Amino acid sequence: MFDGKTIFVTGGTGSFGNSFTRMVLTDHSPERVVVFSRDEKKQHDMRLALNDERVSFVIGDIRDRPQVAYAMRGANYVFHAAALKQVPSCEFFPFEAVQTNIIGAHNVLESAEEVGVEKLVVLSTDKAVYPVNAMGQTKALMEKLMLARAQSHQTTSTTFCGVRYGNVMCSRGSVIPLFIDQIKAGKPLTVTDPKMTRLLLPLTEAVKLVTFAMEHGQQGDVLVQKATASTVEVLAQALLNLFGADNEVNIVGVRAGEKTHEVLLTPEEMIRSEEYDNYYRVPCRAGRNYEDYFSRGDLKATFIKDGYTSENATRLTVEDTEALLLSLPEVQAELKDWPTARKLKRIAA
Ligand SMILES: O=c1ccn([C@@H]2O[C@H](COP(=O)(O)OP(=O)(O)O[C@H]3O[C@H](CO)[C@H](O)[C@H](O)[C@H]3O)[C@@H](O)[C@H]2O)c(=O)[nH]1
Repeated sequence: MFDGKTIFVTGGTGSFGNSFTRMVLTDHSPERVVVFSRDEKKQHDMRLALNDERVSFVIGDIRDRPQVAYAMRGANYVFHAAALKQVPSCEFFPFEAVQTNIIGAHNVLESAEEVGVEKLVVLSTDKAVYPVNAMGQTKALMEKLMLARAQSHQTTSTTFCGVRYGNVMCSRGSVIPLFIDQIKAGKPLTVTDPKMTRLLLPLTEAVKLVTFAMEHGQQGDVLVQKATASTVEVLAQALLNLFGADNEVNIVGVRAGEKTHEVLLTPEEMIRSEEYDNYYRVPCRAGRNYEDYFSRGDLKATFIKDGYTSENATRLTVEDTEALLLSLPEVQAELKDWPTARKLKRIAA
């Protein structure tokens, strides 16, 4: 579906944008990929690394509505990945999160409609479900903006949909690179709560989910990929095993703004969802029906108690987690010259 098309990616220099752009250029023949982001250094580095004339780099901030609309002219498909996504910075500067994650998203959605984009996918997170921090709360409102626009589809020719996913493994500043640094420095591993769970997704799987949403998502859909979960204890043990290390483990306790388990779908969303092999599709409520909010209910919703969470998703054992970690190029690179690396030899063999 991307052949001959112009694709516009907000936050295009981030981990998702980078990986997605590479995939599109390798597996498809787009007319143009527009990478829209704020940081000229990251754009410079990405331009040199890709060295591909089909990619255009546009400096801009999604808070700047005229610049977004200007840059988006001619785009067929939009992927909205730009966001403030660090929990602490959003807690300390919540209005910055409002401006980027809510007002910025509004600018992107409105511009897409205005310039006649065919389809737009917004990227959300499990932290937007029952959100406890400003990052999740602003992402939840971003989802609502997408849904409200989709519900007014009598007046729009653009299809709006979204995805939610859990923790992207090895993303910048996340726990896997942190534990690896601690192992390599011979320091204790700082485990928050050993029983805390997270849904772990390799970046390649996140790219697949977003691509699937662009291909199959219907007006107002939220698409969620089935994922496996691990406790922090299991993750730490798997990394220690892979590195053949015996660092101490310090339990430091739950950090501010975090939950013990994450929720990808609420029970109420589960009851309305359609299940596929690898995905759940949550369709949006058609139109603006006040009855759905005042007088018309869904009896089935009374019978379902559980959503889809990192607590009840398929749980990885230490061995499963080792295998998943070993599939990641970032982990392979870290293990390559590590003297006591245990399992890499098995891979090489
Ligand atoms: O030193 C640490 C750091 C983290 N963890 C645990 O490891 C899991 C994953 O932690 P990450 O920091 O990798 O991921 P989070 O789920 O906390 O959220 C991360 O991903 C988010 C995007 O979804 C935001 O970017 C956020 O700022 C970022 O911390 C959590 O259970 C956390 O408690 C530890 O045990 N020890």
